[in-house]
Amino acid sequence: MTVDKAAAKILLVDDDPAVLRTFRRCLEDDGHEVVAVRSGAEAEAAVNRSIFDVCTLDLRLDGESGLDLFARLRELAPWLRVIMVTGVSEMATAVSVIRAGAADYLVKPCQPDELIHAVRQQIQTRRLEQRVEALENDRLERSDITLQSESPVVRATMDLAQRVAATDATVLILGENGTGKTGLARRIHEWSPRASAAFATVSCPSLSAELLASELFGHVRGAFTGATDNRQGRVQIAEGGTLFLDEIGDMPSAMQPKLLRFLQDREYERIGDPHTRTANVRMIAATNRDLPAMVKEGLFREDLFYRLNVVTLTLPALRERHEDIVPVAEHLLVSFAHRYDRPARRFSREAVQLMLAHGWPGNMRELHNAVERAVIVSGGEVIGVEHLPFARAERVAPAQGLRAGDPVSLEELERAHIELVVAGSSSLEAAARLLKIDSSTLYRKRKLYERSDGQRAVQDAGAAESSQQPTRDTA
Ligand SMILES: Nc1ncnc2c1ncn2[C@@H]1O[C@H](COP(=O)(O)OP(=O)(O)OP(=O)(O)O)[C@@H](O)[C@H]1O
Repeated sequence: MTVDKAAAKILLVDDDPAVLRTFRRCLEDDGHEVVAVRSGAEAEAAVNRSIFDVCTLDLRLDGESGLDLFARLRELAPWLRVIMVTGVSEMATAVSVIRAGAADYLVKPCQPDELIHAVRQQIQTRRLEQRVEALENDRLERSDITLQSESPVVRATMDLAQRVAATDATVLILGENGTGKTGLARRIHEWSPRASAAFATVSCPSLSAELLASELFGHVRGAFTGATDNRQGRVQIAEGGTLFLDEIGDMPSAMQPKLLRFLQDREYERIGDPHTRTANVRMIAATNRDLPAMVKEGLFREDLFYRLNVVTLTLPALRERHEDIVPVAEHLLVSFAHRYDRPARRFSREAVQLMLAHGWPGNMRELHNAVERAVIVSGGEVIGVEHLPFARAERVAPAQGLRAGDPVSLEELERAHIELVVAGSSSLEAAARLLKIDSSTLYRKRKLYERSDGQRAVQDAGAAESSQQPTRDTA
């Protein structure tokens, strides 16, 4: 079975330390990152702190029901693949647990092979689910993006992007978070003669230097602990196509010389394989960081910067392309109304004024999310100020104003804290170091926040509908 084991994170819940020790050893030897806990409270805290792929859960925990804990974990992390661990006498319960949504069960005492096989199977399912979700998100996102712009600066950028797409030149896309850098990289690929081959992305801050090297170039079985299969890298997946390095400014410095060599010669070795390979890929990189300043501070290699900086495209912040706010919002309104089958048709005058007055620190992403939410929560044809999230956020205390001791959940406080630390840090890596969590966890948590904002909007819409209150037309 070929499974991407590198990033799998497993939670073990059992009150028997001997079982935890054995399971941990087996699964770590198989290359997984393992966290072992002995109680429900610890399990909940762990799931709140990190994103796990698979959990093994003892049905009979000391003084508490594994079944109840299972239900709570499902609520906290619906994606978690839970394998219930039962005794022989509990087979009937095992069946009901599976019916309740557990992914699988193991009967104690179980052999290492059984455990490894069951966990690998769940990782594979989880990876497939993630892939399907990513493809679906991709498809939907593409229909939202409009390349029309009233801004002369953006038009010039798009013209240059189209011209450079026809060549194999390396492109560096600069812009604040959420300005549309990833979307533009995809378009360049689609406009290029490489369009029929793959567009592969590597997100630099989500990985350590070692994992990033493996993600980019691949590895052979036995190359390092956990490398139990040969694995092709993104460079191979992108063969004939385009490789997109997102957030290149956050690339670990240990990785920079390897990337430089690859950019110069298009040559690389898979980890653990002395054979030198040549790749035919077009490189696009993006960052929200000030690379020249990082070069001056010695944080980014100068030679790498010049290799990347062959053609630079800069996407302005949304506040600098003021003339686009309303046309893009209207385009998104039509797109979301169609997707969610909602009656929204236009914005009220006040809503337009509020959108024009807003600073849009999250740029296109913020506009995209704001309109999506507004379309979902508004029950009528007109979207008013009351449907715009920042109008509400400015009336109540903003999330980042939360303080320890405020009457909010730990999760909300954690999110506010994370957002503040990220905003004040020079990079995601620096923020992760300060928060004492690994950068991949931080990266995934931020993606999760984006997802949960979307889900909350859907729930708000459900609540709005069930209360059946007529929507005020403020036009
Ligand atoms: N022109 C556009 N029209 C509508 N929506 C857009 C546009 N450009 C970007 N978006 C939306 O904004 C969001 C962010 O876009 P994208 O991921 O390309 O930005 P980014 O600059 O790469 O962000 P980050 O720096 O955080 O990686 C996406 O949801 C995308 O659909």
